Amino acid sequence: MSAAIEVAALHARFAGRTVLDDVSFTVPWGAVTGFIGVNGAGKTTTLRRIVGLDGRQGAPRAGIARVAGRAFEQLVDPCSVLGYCPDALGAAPGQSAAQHLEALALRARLGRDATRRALDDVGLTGATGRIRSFSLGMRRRLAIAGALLGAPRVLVLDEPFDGLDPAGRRWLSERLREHADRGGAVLLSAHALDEIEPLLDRVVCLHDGRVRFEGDTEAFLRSHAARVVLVRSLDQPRLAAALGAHGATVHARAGGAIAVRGLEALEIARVGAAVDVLVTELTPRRTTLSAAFGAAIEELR
Ligand SMILES: Nc1ncnc2c1ncn2[C@@H]1O[C@H](COP(=O)(O)OP(=O)(O)OP(=O)(O)O)[C@@H](O)[C@H]1O
Repeated sequence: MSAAIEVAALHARFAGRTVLDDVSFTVPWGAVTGFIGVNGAGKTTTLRRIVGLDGRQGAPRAGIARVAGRAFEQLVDPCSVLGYCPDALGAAPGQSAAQHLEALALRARLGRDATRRALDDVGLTGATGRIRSFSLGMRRRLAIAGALLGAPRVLVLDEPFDGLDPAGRRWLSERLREHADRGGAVLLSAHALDEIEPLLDRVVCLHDGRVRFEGDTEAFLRSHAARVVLVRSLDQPRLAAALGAHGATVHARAGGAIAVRGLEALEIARVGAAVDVLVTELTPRRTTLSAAFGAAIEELR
């Protein structure tokens, strides 16, 4: 079976500047894949290519993007295969949520049931006002409803957590987890990395229009983690100076602890013993996705 999404050798240029440079990756079934990168890395440009939107006129295009083995234009019933949540809603402000979704459903030859289900799914059944009066979170829910309309197997979501309140974020995480656990595929871009880390099975990291990492989230954390150990001792200044002389980076933390980067816990204990300082606490801190991402970007600079 082909992968849920295959992207191969995508290139894009805007105004003489390369925005995507040989972008290739795959998104498997049954998993949530995070598409991460700094502002302007090229995430939206890539996602739009996957979903067959090349609205940004004049951009020379090259490469292949396939969903469930086919280019978007060749999908027989695209809405049942692929759902897309854009970063901005792009709805007529005078319409209601139901009218907006009905127009999408009509284009996709879906019945009114699909609209009702999608509104219910995202918790907007009671939202009868016009879209212009919607909060940011309601707009985001409506954009997500558009992606869910045809009950597709592949979801491509551009910053879907943006604007959602904590309950909405929890709901979306659970909804996406269920989708992947039922065998579907999710590709989503996001910036609040630590919040979504538990949801992400895989990570594709894009920087300056190039894929710099593709693989399991755990592997990303391992390979880009600058490990930190929280340390207490009976003589912190003396220990800090000795650790510094052994190449570690040391930062003072609230409560008298020091955060040490660049040495393992055992090495720190040995340095302490060598300078006659009794180390009383060594707590390795688990690396967060945002810290690993920061380290990955730092390495690329
Ligand atoms: N229509 C356009 N004309 C000119 N440049 C564009 C156009 N669309 C995108 N770009 C440029 O392409 C680069 C990548 O943009 P893109 O929106 O894909 O990044 P992104 O990773 O999604 O960023 P963000 O996290 O801020 O949403 C940016 O430098 C952007 O300015």
